[in-house]
Amino acid sequence: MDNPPKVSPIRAMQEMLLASPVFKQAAAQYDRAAEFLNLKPDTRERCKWPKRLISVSVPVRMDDGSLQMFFAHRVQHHLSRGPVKGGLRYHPSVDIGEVAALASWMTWKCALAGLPFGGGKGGIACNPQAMSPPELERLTRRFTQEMIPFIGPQIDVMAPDVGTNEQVMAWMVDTYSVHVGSLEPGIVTGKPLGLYGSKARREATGHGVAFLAMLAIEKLGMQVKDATVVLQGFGNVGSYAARNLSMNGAKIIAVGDATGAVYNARGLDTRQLMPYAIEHRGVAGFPGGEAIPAEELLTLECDILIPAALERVITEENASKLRCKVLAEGANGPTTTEADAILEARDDIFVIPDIMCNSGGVIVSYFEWVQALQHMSWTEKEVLQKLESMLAASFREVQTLAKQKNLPQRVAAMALGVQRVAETKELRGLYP
Ligand SMILES: NC(=O)C1=CN([C@@H]2O[C@H](COP(=O)(O)OP(=O)(O)OC[C@H]3O[C@@H](n4cnc5c(N)ncnc54)[C@H](O)[C@@H]3O)[C@@H](O)[C@H]2O)C=CC1
Ligand SMILES: O=C(O)CCC(=O)C(=O)O
Repeated sequence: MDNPPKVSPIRAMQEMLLASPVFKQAAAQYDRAAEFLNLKPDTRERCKWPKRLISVSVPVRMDDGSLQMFFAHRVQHHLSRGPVKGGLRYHPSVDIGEVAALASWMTWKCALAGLPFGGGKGGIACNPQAMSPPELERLTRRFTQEMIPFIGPQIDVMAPDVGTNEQVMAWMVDTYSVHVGSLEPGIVTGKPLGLYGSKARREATGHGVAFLAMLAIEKLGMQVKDATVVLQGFGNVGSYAARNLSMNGAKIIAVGDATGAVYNARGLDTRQLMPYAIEHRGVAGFPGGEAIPAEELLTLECDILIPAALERVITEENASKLRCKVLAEGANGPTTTEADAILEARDDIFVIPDIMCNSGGVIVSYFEWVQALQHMSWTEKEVLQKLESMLAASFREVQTLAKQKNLPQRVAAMALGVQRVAETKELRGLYP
């Protein structure tokens, strides 16, 4: 009999995750913050790795009668500070390493914002664009059933991410509520308003990206009314960030998505582009601008560049060619480790790191969860005022630490998040 390999199951899991470029990137960011904080070795190891990796196969009857298997993951990075919180992604490239990276970013994001949550993320490898609404409903309901042993309003609360939306959340509420026997709106956030969603959750992430980008522009001594903006990604995050910046006087000169990219030096009209992108499932062909090659988008000259699509788009190849003053990371993980080093050396771009820049979504998810638990409804004004004051507080804290310790913005933001999680774990005795 062959000798079994002498690799512990934990080590095998760690190696599997580190084989993912996205997880490796997240781990490198964590290591840098942990190094700066000089965390004790036990604490450092304890905070780095996910608590639970849950993978399930999800059988779905397709409209043509065939049975298709989908592979789904939910990674619960940690639960020490409260229920796991984080979105659910439907995209063909989803894999466990990506989901684990996104889960760890949720952990630091929630802690940086001071939310009483742990971090998690889910994903199903599928192409929602190619599926009918009944197929998506069957996929969502079966996935939710498979997750029932692992979720609950005090255990794990999902929300929309790439490829999912309020309708997907509504199906999840219904499936979970039928299981427990009573309506449980606290099981997810990002729900429709008619099912006890929160006012302003739909626009919260984009609103937060725009709000922080404006703070950064002011910090650089510029005015938003003179600013030009380029966005990659025009879904939930990108479209509302563009709309908000444009309402504040900025000029949206180019927008790209999975279908193509459009440019207009005089400014794209977001009031027309938003309905166009919904109707045509993308921005390609928008008559209010001219088509440009998608690969030119990120290196266009502009004041604010907003990646709001997928990870790892600012790379070693294009980082030195960026021509923006502010890089507002709407997407999670848009900048690779190599690109980060280039941006740090350049020192002429103000980076608003993802875990702060896109935290408006999870902050309003927290408000939505609180409203659901209390059977209360806040006004849009209340939600936005509280959101902006929390974002402004994060911005100030990150600036202060970055200045005091001469740290890049990302390291400062990560350090604040990691420190809070490490402190909670040490207070609880490192075992939770
Ligand atoms: N929805 C939310 O509340 C939050 C989302 N995020 C992050 O923001 C990013 C975008 O999420 P959503 O707007 O919710 O997703 P979405 O599904 O609404 O939109 C995604 C956008 O990315 C574009 N896209 C996809 N592949 C692309 C490619 N290869 N090149 C260019 N564009 C591409 C799509 O065409 C679409 O415009 C993700 O990184 C997500 O994790 C972060 C915080 C909260
Ligand atoms: O609103 C939430 O709970 C999570 C949003 C999310 O997935 C993210 O911030 O990346």
